[in-house]
Amino acid sequence: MIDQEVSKPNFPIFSSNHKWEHLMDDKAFIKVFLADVLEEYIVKQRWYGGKSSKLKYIELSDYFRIQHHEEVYFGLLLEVDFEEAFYHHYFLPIAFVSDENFAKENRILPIKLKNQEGFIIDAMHLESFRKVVYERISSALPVDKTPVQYHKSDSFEFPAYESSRFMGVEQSNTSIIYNDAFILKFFRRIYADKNPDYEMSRFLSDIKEFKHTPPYLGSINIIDSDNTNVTIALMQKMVPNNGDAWEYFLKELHIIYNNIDAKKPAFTDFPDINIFERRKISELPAQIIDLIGLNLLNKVSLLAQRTAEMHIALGSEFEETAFTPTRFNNDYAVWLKNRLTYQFQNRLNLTENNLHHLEGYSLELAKEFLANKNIIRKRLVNFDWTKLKGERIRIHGDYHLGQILVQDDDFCILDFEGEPESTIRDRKVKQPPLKDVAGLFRSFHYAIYATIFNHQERFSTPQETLFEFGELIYKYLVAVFLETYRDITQQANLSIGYTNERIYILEYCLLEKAIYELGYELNSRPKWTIIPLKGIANILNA
Ligand SMILES: Nc1ncnc2c1ncn2[C@@H]1O[C@H](COP(=O)(O)OP(=O)(O)O)[C@@H](O)[C@H]1O
Ligand SMILES: O=P(O)(O)O[C@H]1O[C@H](CO)[C@@H](O[C@H]2O[C@H](CO)[C@@H](O)[C@H](O)[C@H]2O)[C@H](O)[C@H]1O
Repeated sequence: MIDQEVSKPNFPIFSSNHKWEHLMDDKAFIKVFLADVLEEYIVKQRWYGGKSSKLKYIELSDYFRIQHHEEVYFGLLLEVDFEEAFYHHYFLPIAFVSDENFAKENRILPIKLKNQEGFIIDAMHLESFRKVVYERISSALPVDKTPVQYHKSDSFEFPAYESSRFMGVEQSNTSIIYNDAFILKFFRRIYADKNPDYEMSRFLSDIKEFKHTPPYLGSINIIDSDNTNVTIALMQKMVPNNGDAWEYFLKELHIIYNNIDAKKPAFTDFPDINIFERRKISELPAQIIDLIGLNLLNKVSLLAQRTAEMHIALGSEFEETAFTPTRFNNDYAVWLKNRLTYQFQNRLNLTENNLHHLEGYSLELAKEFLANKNIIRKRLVNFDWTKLKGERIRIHGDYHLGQILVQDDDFCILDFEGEPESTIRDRKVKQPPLKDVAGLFRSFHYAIYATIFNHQERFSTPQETLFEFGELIYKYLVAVFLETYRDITQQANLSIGYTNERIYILEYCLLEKAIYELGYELNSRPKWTIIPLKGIANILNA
């Protein structure tokens, strides 16, 4: 179960003359708690996003009470400042327990209060806290004007509380499952704004009735001391599923590659296609259908349909300005170029500093990336918006196969929080919907190369041939996706641009995404660095 890495703190018992309800008034406690206790506690948490930086100090930005009769919990909004001159905000709800059986694994601090002794723990580990939160959301009034705003969807009647437990999956926030039917995601890293996951979930499912994302049920937003709306939790229906689309693609691609390796077909027997050409499945050459399989091709087409429907819903708003479509302009171009040149410079530095960790083909590709720096930079800054006629809309922003659940014969799209590295404002900038499409194409490419690199020792086919097949499969998956996606967006009058414009945007966004991924992999999974490096090389050589 998540968070179990956190356990017994090393701190001696802390004494306070205050009762728990008034502990936040004890300045000596706050000082020790922030400086000594939390500095040690927070860095060990799975949800702490500052692991590659140096923590300078923690401040209490704000706190609020969650109270139910005698039970009092505090929701802490913590500001973590780093030596590298930036900060993060985190949400940590705390509870006091006097019975040590309730604080076996997740103690933050042993404490002696005016009237009793016990432990401060992360309140999410306490069922009574989880129950209070459930009851607050399920009985929320339509308009809540208090600083802690609970909200519930009009279209749903909550049953009584029955149970709650941690979801226990690898994730960057903390999700609780209620009654085996609803998921409440507590955002751990929070922002001085509404979280896009909450905004998009409520907009898509409650307002636009888009069926391929989990139904929005409720949320908690805090109005902080600066009068800013800060989202701390989002509740959705738990959707039945057969795992995510990433696992599904890996499984299908492994079957394809096992067949290639066993039958050793001649690569030259397969008709080639240009990247970004569109193809109906019914028009594909028989050899390609045999190679990829009708099942996966149909799945890709359905994924294109759901993606198009999501973009149509996101592009269909004409009142709520956060969602109204807009056009390309100079402000957007300046914003984009600034952001990407900064990110690109960061990737060059990271690559240079990590060259000694790379070897073989990965090292070769990294050197090629560095040697091509002027060409890449030029491509990024040459973004020319003047010829672009399509629309910009709110998009998913971090769209990849891992964000999509497979549901028997359909898909469900999750996690609209946006790209983790971007600021909260940047995540809300309207972008061409093809940026999401490019994100997914990168994911297809990732899945193909993950299959090759993960199994290459067992394949007897030369690596060059595996790559040739990989590129061919990629181009046909892209072709099938684009055919359906273009058809459906066109029928709904969502303007994604004329053919050359679409190709221009896709090429630009693919390069942008692969550069982003290079940094993500160097920081998080260095062994995977070869995949975005190969992606960048192929994009440049296309
Ligand atoms: N509504 C849901 N129904 C079923 N499973 C879900 C739902 N929401 C999330 N999950 C599962 O939890 C995982 C993590 O959820 P996600 O929203 O991506 O969390 P995080 O933002 O913390 O990474 C997902 O990959 C999925 O497997
Ligand atoms: O944690 P998030 O889901 O917000 O996204 C981050 O982690 C992703 C990996 O889990 C990373 O995605 C990259 O790897 C995927 C395979 O694991 C691949 O399907 C994606 O195409 C690729 O971008 C994502 O970039 C990162 O933001």
